Amino acid sequence: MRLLFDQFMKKCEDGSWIHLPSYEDIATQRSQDFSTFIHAYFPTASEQINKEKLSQGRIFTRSFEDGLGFEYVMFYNDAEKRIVCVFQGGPHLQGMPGFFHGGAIATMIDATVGMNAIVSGGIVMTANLNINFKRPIPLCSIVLINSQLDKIEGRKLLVSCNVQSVDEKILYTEATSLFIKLNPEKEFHIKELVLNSAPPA
Ligand SMILES: CCCCCCCCCCCCCCCC(=O)SCCNC(=O)CCNC(=O)[C@H](O)C(C)(C)COP(=O)(O)OP(=O)(O)OC[C@H]1O[C@@H](n2cnc3c(N)ncnc32)[C@H](O)[C@@H]1OP(=O)(O)O
Repeated sequence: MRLLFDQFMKKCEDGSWIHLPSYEDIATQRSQDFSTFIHAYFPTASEQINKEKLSQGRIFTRSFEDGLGFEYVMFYNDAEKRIVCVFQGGPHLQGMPGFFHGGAIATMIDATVGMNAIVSGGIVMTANLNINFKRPIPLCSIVLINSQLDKIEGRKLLVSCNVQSVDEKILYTEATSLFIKLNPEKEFHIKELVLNSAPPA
């Protein structure tokens, strides 16, 4: 994992790739704008949120103890509109004995294609996610999630992805997704997102 991280960090040196900040490092004000906008878009649903519990809210993929759940880092290539996520799931993501749970794989796919859609289109939500599980992924193995923005049609962003072994010899999973932009007039530019974020701890 460390080796792959270093290889991608090297690619970041000429500016072609960007190391995306983790959700926790995204500036608080930015996250606040994001959630204020979402709540305004869904006023009825927003009223039903238990406000006491809201303060305990944590992004799902960052809610496990270190090493047990979702360990990942994402890199974005703006020219190619793609994200590579280096992912090593922990033992608490088990489904069939010795393999990752399909829901855990779907979660990481959604997080990766979702981030690709956010950096390309601003505030979006997943409207559709189609996944073909082609091979089971051994528990605790490291995989690459390769995501690509295919098309923008008005408010719709189409993003596809695959999950491969690090040597790219095994294709584990393929997916296509549709995201709907909630704020067509406002964009979150990736440089703004990164520059306004606190440096990683
Ligand atoms: C900058 C700071 C960042 C800080 C923060 C970072 C956060 C870092 C998070 C990481 C990333 C996580 C990524 C997880 C992302 C989720 O997990 S989101 C959670 C799961 N998704 C949901 O709960 C969404 C539920 N669905 C909905 O709320 C609504 O259906 C939607 C998606 C908002 C769309 O509703 P709407 O805005 O009213 O749009 P609507 O007019 O219905 O549709 C617009 C168009 O899309 C089409 N469409 C809509 N749905 C579909 C569909 N399913 N199939 C085909 N076409 C469709 C419509 O037909 C329409 O087409 P046109 O008529 O315009 O041609």
